[in-house]
Amino acid sequence: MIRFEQVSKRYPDGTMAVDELSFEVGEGELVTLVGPSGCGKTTTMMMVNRLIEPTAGRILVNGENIADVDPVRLRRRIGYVIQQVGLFPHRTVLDNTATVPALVGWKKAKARARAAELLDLVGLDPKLYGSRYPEQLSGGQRQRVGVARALAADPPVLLMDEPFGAVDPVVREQLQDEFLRMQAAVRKTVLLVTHDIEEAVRLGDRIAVYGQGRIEQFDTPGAVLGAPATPYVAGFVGADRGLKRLSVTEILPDDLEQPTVVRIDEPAAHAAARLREEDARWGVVLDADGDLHGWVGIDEVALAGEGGEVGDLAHRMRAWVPVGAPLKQAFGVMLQHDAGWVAVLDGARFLGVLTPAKLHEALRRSVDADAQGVTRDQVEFDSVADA
Ligand SMILES: Nc1ncnc2c1ncn2[C@@H]1O[C@H](COP(=O)(O)OP(=O)(O)OP(=O)(O)O)[C@@H](O)[C@H]1O
Repeated sequence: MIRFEQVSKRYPDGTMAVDELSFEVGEGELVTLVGPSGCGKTTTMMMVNRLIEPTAGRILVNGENIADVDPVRLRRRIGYVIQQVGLFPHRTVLDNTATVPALVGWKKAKARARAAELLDLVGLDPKLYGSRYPEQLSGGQRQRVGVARALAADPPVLLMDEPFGAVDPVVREQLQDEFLRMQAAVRKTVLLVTHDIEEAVRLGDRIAVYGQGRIEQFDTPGAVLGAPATPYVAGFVGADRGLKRLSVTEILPDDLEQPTVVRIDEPAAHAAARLREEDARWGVVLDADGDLHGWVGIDEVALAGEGGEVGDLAHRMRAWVPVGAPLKQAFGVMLQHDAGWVAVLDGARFLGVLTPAKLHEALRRSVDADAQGVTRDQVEFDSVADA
């Protein structure tokens, strides 16, 4: 969808900002460009919408050499989100969002209807926020309007330059999550610039790690973290790449432990006997469909006496995550609830629990998988135990 062929940019003062760059971003793919300040990320991005012209090589968008496309026409097909958002202060949020459709000649009502739809998509209620002015929004909300505006004319390509840079870390994570959800629905071809490796890893289908003016490694987040191509990349991703990997490693059903399960309508005495038999201090309480109801401790069922039922004694399970969530989320939930494990659910259905030991094992397996160039379920279990 976006293809760089030996593209260079030398500024008039002689600075070689980008040096013979070749890479490709597939349709619907999100590629993050990451690297230290001044390495040429923004220059790369701005050549795609011809805000900067390359001095050598060519760039194709959808098979077309963009040097042959009128820049104004080109930019209508390419959404652009920048850190300073650049909203018009004297226009409402709705009109700001409708800017591009209005520019390309949509009728006002249609442009506004589209704008309302997009505000909704980025998590802003158009009824509540549409009539506000930018200064009446928080930084994070302004950033969302910036994203909505970039999407308004439904461009197939989106360029984002440090889009979440101006907000605090908590809001940033929220915006990243929302953006990923949105991207899963709209599947734009996205080039996103960031200097934050954590963000690059979290958002990118693939990451281009920049050195001075060139790409040092172009690969999936797992591969960049697991097998840095050069010492430079290793240094850039940092010594704590195991930690970073937590945010890109998904929980799989195979990672889970199966604790003792008791049924919601099971007599308490019966459940107590079984927990004792299996030497378990607690059991997971499920209903007849296998959906999670909660958990119960052995002492509680043991003391319940005749006629007591598990369902009456169960506690709500607060520590749970959906299957497929990153290990980091499971770890966060464990800490938040001061729990020794988290339940993993598929919808409401209980799949098993993730314990710290299992979490560590999943992490090890993901490192080994990358080192061996195989998927995680192909890694021999022994290599995990030996590690
Ligand atoms: N108009 C210009 N004239 C001369 N040199 C420039 C110009 N714009 C950028 N540069 C230089 O080109 C190099 C790459 O800049 P660029 O803005 O692309 O880097 P970046 O990776 O996006 O950095 P940052 O993360 O700080 O924005 C830098 O050395 C910069 O000083």
